[in-house]
Amino acid sequence: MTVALRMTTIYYGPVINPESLTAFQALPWCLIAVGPDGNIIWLEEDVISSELDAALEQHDLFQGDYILVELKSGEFIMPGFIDTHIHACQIPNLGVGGEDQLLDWLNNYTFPTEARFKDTGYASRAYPDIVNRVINSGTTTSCYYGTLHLEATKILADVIHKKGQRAFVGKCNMDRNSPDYYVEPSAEESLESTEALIAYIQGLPLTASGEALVHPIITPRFAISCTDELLTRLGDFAETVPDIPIQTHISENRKEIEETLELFPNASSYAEVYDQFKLLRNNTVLGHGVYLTDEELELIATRGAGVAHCPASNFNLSSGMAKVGKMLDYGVKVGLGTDVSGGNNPSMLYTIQMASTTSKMVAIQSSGEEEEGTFTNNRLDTATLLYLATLGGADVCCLKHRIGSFGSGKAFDALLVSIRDDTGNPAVWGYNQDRDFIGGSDTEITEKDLKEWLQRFFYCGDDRNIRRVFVQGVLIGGQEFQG
Ligand SMILES: Nc1nc2[nH]cnc2c(=O)[nH]1
Ligand SMILES: [Zn+2]
Repeated sequence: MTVALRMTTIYYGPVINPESLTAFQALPWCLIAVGPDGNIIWLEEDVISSELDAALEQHDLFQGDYILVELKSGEFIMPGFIDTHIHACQIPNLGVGGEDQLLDWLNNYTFPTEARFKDTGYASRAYPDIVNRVINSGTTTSCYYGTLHLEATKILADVIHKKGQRAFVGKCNMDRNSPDYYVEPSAEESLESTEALIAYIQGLPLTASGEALVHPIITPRFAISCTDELLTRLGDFAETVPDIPIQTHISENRKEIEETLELFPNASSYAEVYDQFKLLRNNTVLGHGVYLTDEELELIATRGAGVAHCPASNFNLSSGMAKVGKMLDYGVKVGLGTDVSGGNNPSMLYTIQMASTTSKMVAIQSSGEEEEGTFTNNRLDTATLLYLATLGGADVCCLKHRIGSFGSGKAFDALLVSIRDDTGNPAVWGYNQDRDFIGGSDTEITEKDLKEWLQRFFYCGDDRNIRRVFVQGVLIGGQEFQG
């Protein structure tokens, strides 16, 4: 249940604010004012506690006008994670089947799991737990794939809407190369149910902020599972709704690429298949891109499409290691995706760790080779990983103006993170005699301390450290949420 906000809320304490691929702000004494509509009214970067009241009064805020949330030592606020690629319907299969590669894994494990959602009772039972799990991992915005079923995907949209998460929700379009028990009867019906889902999602009530948080997304599963007729219909339809994004998979696995190019002999590359059907554009989210060629990267950058980098899945299904640095140097928008259950964990923190590992492997393998750009063949540092998990994802979703960082007018989609002892997963490096958490020094938190807190959270944190999850200013999850 979401609760309507009535007052301005002031958050006071350490804040991490992403800025670019190479920089973020670590603000030890930050004030963020969040209005009743869940949007940030203003942000003050450097207010020591003795100046707190004066700073609020300068904004015409006097006691009684606002709720003050003061962070404890060891806590900080950062933007919520944006998962640009997740299959909600695959969470029941988490951890299973990782010995297979993509095409076998789909047939042996994934299609049977997804087929169960034909039963709307099953969907109604499964989706609330699934969405809770995602939210409690700190994901404030998800690009969700549902199954091919219209009714089950409506239920998914309902659940997300009720829980107050921000999301894009699509039903898979797939009318060939799938088992008899899990395939759409025709291209025509596939498009019809897509249009019905879009109408349904667009008809959901607006939130207290007057804004829609759940959006539709056109979801051709991947080229192999769509006939030319279906891709033609989807491309023609997409042209009539330019603001509705598109998501699909691309160049994930060698066998998949081979099969795709056989099925579409008129295209010179995988990316060109989507381009030929008018499905490659500025709001297209392409999952994986492990084997994209230079020409494809150029095409994708020219179209303004984004890539969802799914490192955990790329390891788990032995797909390969995506060259994220190279994508960035080509000017391609990149975000991170868990790709559950190709990925074996719905946590974006885990995905950050896998993205770091992937980039280190790429750097190790290419050591000695000439560097071609800022990021190519280099490991991704904390600033870049933070960007990919937040602002980069927002860019891929075309929501950079609303989410991914903090600033006046943007939505307060945020995490309250704690690395304190009492989380059960502390980052302990010192206690005073009362066993209070101390970071750096007893009294002062420095920018350097805060950067280290973020690193501790990123590289050894988990859900236990995610205490509160806010979307559009509303508390919707985290360890301290009693929903
Ligand atoms: N990882 C992954 N790749 C796909 N390609 C087509 N469908 C899927 C899927 O469900 N997961
Ligand atoms: Zn996927």
